Amino acid sequence: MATKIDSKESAVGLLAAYDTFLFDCDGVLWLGDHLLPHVVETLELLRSLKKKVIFVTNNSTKSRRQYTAKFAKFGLNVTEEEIFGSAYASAVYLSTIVALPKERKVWVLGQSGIEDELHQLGYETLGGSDPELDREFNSESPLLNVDPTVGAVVAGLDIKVNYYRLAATLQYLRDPKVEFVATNIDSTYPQKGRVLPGAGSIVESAACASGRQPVACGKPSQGMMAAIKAVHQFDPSKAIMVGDRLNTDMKFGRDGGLATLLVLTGIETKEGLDSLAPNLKPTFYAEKLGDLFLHSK
Ligand SMILES: O=C(O)[C@H](O)[C@H](O)COP(=O)(O)O
Ligand SMILES: [Mg+2]
Repeated sequence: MATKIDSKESAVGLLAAYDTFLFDCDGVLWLGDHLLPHVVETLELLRSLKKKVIFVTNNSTKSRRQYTAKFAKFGLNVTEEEIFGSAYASAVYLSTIVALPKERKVWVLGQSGIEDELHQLGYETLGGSDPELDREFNSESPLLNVDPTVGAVVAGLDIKVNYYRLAATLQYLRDPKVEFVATNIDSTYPQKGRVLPGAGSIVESAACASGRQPVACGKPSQGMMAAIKAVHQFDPSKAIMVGDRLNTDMKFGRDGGLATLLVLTGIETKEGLDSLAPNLKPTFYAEKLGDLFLHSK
């Protein structure tokens, strides 16, 4: 049974049991540009208790560098080393696991976060935020001609997704020698008062058209966990993953041997939590992250 964080005893007990806190972002810290209640106080409390805090987001629209600016806008002092995004994980996967030579270009179906992380690792990108792809579709356009130096496709969340972007992505994926990488698999993501199509919904379109399945680099991939552990040493038995989604955040924490805290400010509901098999239940749950601060006083 998941323990609810709704009393001083439960909040103080959780704070005492873990020294490393991994946080999902969308649906836990914020909903788009809306910071969730008491997030600042909760993070300040953890810092004052000398806990290690790490932010692990599947949202690939921003690079780690761009996320530091978003955190700062909310008054949160977070360093690039504390942030792990799926755009970063995808760029690291191409560079270290695939060992894609830096002379090969990468076609991006996604936003500037992916482009920025790839550029920082020395890759030239095509597609992505190129405004030429916002034009009215024309099947005879040279925009659909493939550049033979492209060695990989990286697909993620793209709020400007359109037929041109999907059609051009397909031209690259028709070549089986071109790697197919997805930043993450989230079917949806939460915004204030709405649930919107996530990266997984866009990736699935490219997968369906090409008949190929990508390697997905964000949560729950343990490749993402390895990337975090390469920078931050921590004992998994004293670490907890906080998230709003079961098949990404909670699975990521569970598979990594961490405790898990599900918050109900994003994708999952109490009804969904109640219907889970015992082995899939999180260790803890809370109405919101801020309850950890509110009940610890
Ligand atoms: O890519 C997506 O579908 C969304 O950005 C998703 O919300 C991931 O963000 P996270 O909850 O991991 O911060
Ligand atoms: Mg989330």
